[in-house]
Amino acid sequence: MIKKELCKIISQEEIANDIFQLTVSADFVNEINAPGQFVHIKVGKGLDPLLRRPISISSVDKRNSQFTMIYRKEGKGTTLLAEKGPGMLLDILGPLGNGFPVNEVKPEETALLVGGGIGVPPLYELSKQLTSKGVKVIHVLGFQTESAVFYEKEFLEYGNTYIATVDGSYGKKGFVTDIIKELEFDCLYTCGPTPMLKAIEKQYSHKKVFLSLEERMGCGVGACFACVCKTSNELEDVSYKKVCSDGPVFRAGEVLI
Ligand SMILES: Cc1cc2nc3c(=O)[nH]c(=O)nc-3n(C[C@H](O)[C@H](O)[C@H](O)COP(=O)(O)OP(=O)(O)OC[C@H]3O[C@@H](n4cnc5c(N)ncnc54)[C@H](O)[C@@H]3O)c2cc1C
Ligand code: FES
Repeated sequence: MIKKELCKIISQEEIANDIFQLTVSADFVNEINAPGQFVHIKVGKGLDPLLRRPISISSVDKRNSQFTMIYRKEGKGTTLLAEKGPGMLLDILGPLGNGFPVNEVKPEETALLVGGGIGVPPLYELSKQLTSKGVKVIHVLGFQTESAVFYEKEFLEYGNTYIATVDGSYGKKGFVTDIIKELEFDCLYTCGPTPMLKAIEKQYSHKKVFLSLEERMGCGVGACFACVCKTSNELEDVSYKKVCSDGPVFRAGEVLI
């Protein structure tokens, strides 16, 4: 069930250039049922900014009723969020959306997890859950440059981890798509910029692929239609899915990206 809660900030730390790791305590952690779900955060006090900001859940600690998010300080909302510190309260709506289906891959099979930039965080909880089921996991993570790289050590704990940077300052120079060409897998899960998702969808139309989409959001709960995208099997009638409540994770080919 979706809840709105005032969550206490446990810690907030800058883990790479303009990349923040934020841990909060929340009663609704028990409602989180899949990696890749997200929350909607009210970052300001009054009506400015009016809209909540969607941020993915990157790891869950049910025993201590806490969860962690990782976000990039970008515009007004995330800049306000980065100013908050331990002990402060954050108005959070969650958990939202449908996450990655972990049962699509069997124990002993191989899952390839491909993340780009700020699409990397939800793959961390996914990797933890897949490896605990006995699935072999390979990570391919892409960033702009060395100062933006985060969580390499954390992902390495769960499986092979390849890093690509666009400028070649760390790992392999280029895009994640250059690395994944050489890898074998049974199921691919990905989250990141739309051009990356499109390239992966095209490259692996014959494989089992799940994509997490980002769309601008209003309500986050399926009521305002701000986040709709077209389904790909339209005949004469146009049909739509809502990224916030039908997604953000879709099977490749289910919606037009
Ligand atoms: C399901 C989902 C999960 C996300 N998870 C993460 C995450 O884990 N870490 C992270 O850093 N970012 C994540 N994002 C993107 C994040 O929501 C935006 O970067 C953030 O809202 C920007 O807010 P801002 O005020 O700093 O920027 P501004 O550009 O000032 O925001 C202005 C408005 O645009 C909207 N907006 C801007 N960029 C985006 C975007 N890419 N997607 C959706 N709305 C946008 C904001 O919500 C706001 O309403 C996620 C987005 C979605 C939809
Ligand atoms: S954000 Fe309102 S319907 Fe998706």
